[in-house]
Amino acid sequence: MTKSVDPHTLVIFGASGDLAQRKLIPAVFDLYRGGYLPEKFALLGASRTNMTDEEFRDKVVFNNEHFDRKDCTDEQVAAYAEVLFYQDLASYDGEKDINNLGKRLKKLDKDHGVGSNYIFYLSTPPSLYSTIPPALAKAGLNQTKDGWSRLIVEKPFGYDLATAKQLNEDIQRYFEEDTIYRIDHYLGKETVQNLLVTRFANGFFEPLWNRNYIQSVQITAAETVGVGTRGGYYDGSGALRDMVQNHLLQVLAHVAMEPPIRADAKSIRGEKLKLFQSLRSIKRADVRNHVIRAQYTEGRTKGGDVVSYRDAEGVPEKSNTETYVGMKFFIDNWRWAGVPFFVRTGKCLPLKLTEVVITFKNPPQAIFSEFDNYAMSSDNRLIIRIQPDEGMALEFGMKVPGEGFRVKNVDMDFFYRDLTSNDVPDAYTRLLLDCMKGDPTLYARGDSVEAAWDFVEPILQAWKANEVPLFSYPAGTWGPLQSDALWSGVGDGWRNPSTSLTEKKHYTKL
Ligand SMILES: NC(=O)C1=CN([C@@H]2O[C@H](COP(=O)(O)OP(=O)(O)OC[C@H]3O[C@@H](n4cnc5c(N)ncnc54)[C@H](OP(=O)(O)O)[C@@H]3O)[C@@H](O)[C@H]2O)C=CC1
Ligand SMILES: O=C1O[C@H](COP(=O)(O)O)[C@@H](O)[C@H](O)[C@H]1O
Repeated sequence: MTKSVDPHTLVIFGASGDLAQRKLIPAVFDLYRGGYLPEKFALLGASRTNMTDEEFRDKVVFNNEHFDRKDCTDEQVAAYAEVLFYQDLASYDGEKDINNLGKRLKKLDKDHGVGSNYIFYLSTPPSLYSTIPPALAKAGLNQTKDGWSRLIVEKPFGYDLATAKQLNEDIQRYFEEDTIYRIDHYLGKETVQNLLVTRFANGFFEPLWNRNYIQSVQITAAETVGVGTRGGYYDGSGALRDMVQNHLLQVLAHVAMEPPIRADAKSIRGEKLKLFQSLRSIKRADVRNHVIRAQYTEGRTKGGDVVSYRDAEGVPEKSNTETYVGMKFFIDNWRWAGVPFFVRTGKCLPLKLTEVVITFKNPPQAIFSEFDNYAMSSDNRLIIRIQPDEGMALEFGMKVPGEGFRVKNVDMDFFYRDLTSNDVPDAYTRLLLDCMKGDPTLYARGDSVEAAWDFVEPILQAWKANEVPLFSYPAGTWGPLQSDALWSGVGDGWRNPSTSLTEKKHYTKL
């Protein structure tokens, strides 16, 4: 049964910024026109830029190029704008400012009957994630007498293990864990959620989903874009922090966790924590053999010519920040003992795609191998395409009609678009709705975030101390050749696919 949404006010700190304009305000509009918002609802933008309510509405609705008006009337857009308000602040944590915000919330209740339930969305620079919650608490807005208060925290959640722990501590002092919503937009992707349905709503995957039948698992998140104008932010982060510690470990958890006893927040998040705790820590001395880091040099991608990372806007000339990570690791539990997991992500690769590839073990005896064109022996794969071209393909060998027993690999595929004619909701739309309903299932829990940081910590330390080389790769290629060597002795290789899920596959065979 789906929960309903109480009347409430959504407060967006940093409302004058890029994220609010590009993602948040349009996502709330999707909820509005989909009929998901309660009748009594207000969105209050808050930031230091001086704006009236009308100016805010002009900026984020009427003059917002990211606002999708497809299939909606001007009346709908205008009616949505009416529930948007704006409060300017001299600072985000000043007592006077937050008290004024509190007064404004009371006035919104008085004028529009929205009650005293609040969602506070931290869409500011991360340096403010620790300072806004105590300011809210001082004004009594973290726990209201006759309502609820929830806090959404944007990424990045910490910079390393120590800062993530500190941030948890800073926030949990003022908000109960079950009211803290750490956003990871990959969890809002339908196809990431579908990993759970694929595994746990079907009987036939589960018996095969373990070390007895699976030879390796690989997860790729490839991007064609470089850092663009985000060099200033990205250079302080790098691919490991930006993509692996959060998004890709969350995808991994959906692929590898044990079946939860129920599809609720406690059960699912509990299993994820266990999975993160089972990741075999990569010792600092082993980092060079398990993790490849690299940076793109100039080249050509789908978007045209690309300057090298070090020449990108906002990037220091001698930057050692990685734009590519490829890694191999193990999960120490009964299900996965001995199965290698491979994860890679990179900017300026040939394609934009995220996918999971499960490679199954060979049959115990290759009785058809004497016939010509016998399929490669490791050709049983399940390819789960997270984006784009969302869907799945199962590869297996079939007999070619005619004499003898010639085996050819074929695909059986499913495309997510065949499931429904409805547009797949944007990740932010789904995640915001869940928070409004008070359901944190698709948000990261504090202990899991720390466990994920714990796993990447030795890698960060080895890199910081320059104990391992930083390789390079030309923009528009599948990353450094050294990354292929991670597969040595495993038998498969990185799948470097074409855009279509079912087009001819490419593996970097060793
Ligand atoms: N943009 C994106 O696509 C994504 C962003 N995020 C995260 O979301 C958060 C917001 O991102 P985004 O909107 O891009 O960021 P912005 O840089 O656009 O900042 C948001 C707002 O914060 C205020 N601000 C900026 N710098 C400072 C400062 N030094 N001190 C105080 N206030 C400041 C500004 O408002 P004002 O000056 O009016 O107060 C600004 O409009 C960030 O933490 C980012 O990491 C996460 C995923 C994607
Ligand atoms: O969080 C981030 O994700 C995007 C990639 O997200 P996707 O939904 O387009 O796959 C990445 O480009 C960005 O660097 C990172 O901060």
